[in-house]
Formats: sequence, C-alpha cells, structure tokens
Amino acid sequence: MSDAMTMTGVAGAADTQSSPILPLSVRDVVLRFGDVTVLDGVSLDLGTSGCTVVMGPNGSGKSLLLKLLHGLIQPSEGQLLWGRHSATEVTARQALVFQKPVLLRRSVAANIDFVLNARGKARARRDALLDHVGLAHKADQPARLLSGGEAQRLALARALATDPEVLFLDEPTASLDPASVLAIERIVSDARGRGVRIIFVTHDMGQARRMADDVVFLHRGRVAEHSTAAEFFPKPSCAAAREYLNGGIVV
Ligand SMILES: Nc1ncnc2c1ncn2[C@@H]1O[C@H](COP(=O)(O)OP(=O)(O)OP(=O)(O)O)[C@@H](O)[C@H]1O
Repeated sequence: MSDAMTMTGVAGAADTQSSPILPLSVRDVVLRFGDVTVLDGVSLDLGTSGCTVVMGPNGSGKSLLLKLLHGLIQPSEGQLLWGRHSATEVTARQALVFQKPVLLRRSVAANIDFVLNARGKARARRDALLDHVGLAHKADQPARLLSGGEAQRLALARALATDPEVLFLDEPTASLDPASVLAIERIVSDARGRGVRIIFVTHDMGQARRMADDVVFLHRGRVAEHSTAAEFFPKPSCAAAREYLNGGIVV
C-alpha cells in the first residue's frame, strides 16, 4: 500500500488550526441533483502524502468528486472527515486548478499579488513564484494574452501562492502540447516532493502512469477500484478499468 493510500488515524494535536487535515476519509458520500444520483456511495481513504490520480470515463463523476472534496459543493449524504476539521474549515488549506484557468483581467504579476494579498502573504514571494513556473519574463503582460500552457502555469502559481496542503487538479493539461504538459507535470511533481498532497484528474494514460502513486477509478458515480499504481496499470481488478485502459468504450 502506498503512502497516498495509508490511513494513519485521526489528528492528535490540541490546536485544530495547525493540526493536520490529512488523512481524508470519505464515507458513503452520495450526491444527487433532483432525482439524479451522480455520486453513489463513494468511500475512500486518502493518505497524507503522494499523488492520487482519479480516472474514469466521461460523466463518471470525477469533477464533481473534486469539487466536493474541495468544499465547493456539499454531499447529499455521507461525510468527509479531514482529521479533526470540518469540511468548511479546510477549504482555505487546499487549492483547486481547473481545466480552463480562471485568471483575473490584470497583469500576470497582479494575478499573483491578488492572491498573496488576500491570504496575507508576503508580496516578495511573487517573483520567486513566477520564476518557478517560467513566467518571470511575462510579469507585466496582461494575463489574457498568455497562451493556454502559460495561463495554466499562472493558475498553478496562483494555487501554490496559497501554500496549499492539498492541491486538486482537474484535467489541467487537457488541451496542451507535450512540452506544456511536461512543464505542468514538473511543477506538480515538485510540489508533491515538498509535501503537497496531490489529487489529479486525468484521461491521459501516459500522464497517469507518470504521476500516480495510487489510482481511484470511478465508474457510474462509484469507486470501482482504488489501488496502487503498481497494481492498477498492469492488472486492474475491475472489468470497466481493464476496458478503459485497453481503449475500449466504457459507459
Ligand atoms: N448540476 C448538475 N445537475 C445535474 N447533473 C449534473 C450536474 N453537474 C454534473 N452533472 C452530471 O453528473 C455526472 C458527472 O459529472 P462530472 O462532471 O463529475 O463527470 P466527469 O467524470 O468529470 O466527466 P468528464 O470526464 O467528461 O469531465 C455527469 O453525468 C453530469 O452530466
């Protein structure tokens, strides 16, 4: 079992502000919109470190699961247990990067300044963050003029500016060229190496193999499989995942 899957128990520190928010235990989560059930009894144990890749066919519930874990939507039933914290308490300690970057209509630098300012963090970090994502030379340019890959790197820098303990990524490289994909993966891997917990949704098999410590395979709103990457890729245990990995049509 990888670190990413290990359940290490409930946080023990007296001060809940500084006590760990991980591991995360998702218990019997159901999400309904009217009569339609889109997540149907999801239970997961996500450990304190590593990169969990979430895979599954279109419409299987990956984006909704991420939004739910990030606290953007509330479950209809079930619980998210973040150490000793309530789900709403932990939202500020995590960041979510979407497939389409959400940026302010300001300069590249001002996009970072806004986040640092809002979180009461030192502005002096801005240059280092831009340098880290390879955008130092674009600092004064309007963010709307960035290419897709550059915009996504700026979105990642904004997310990292919040010093997240958990970084959720929802298909962050879906429309990028191979060099931009690798640039994003390097930044994410670096964050992982510094202890940021990564939860990464992707349809890209190569990317999943490069990034995953463990894989959650969703099918029809359920966790069909949760295994280590070493187990999942050579020999997935559920038929839907086998079909998906073989390029078959999974509905
Ligand atoms: N607000 C909503 N009301 C009703 N159904 C919704 C709503 N939002 C999402 N859904 C449905 O929930 C299901 C799961 O959606 P979700 O976006 O999580 O899928 P996904 O696995 O991320 O798909 P994809 O790979 O295409 O991005 C889909 O069938 C979608 O149509």
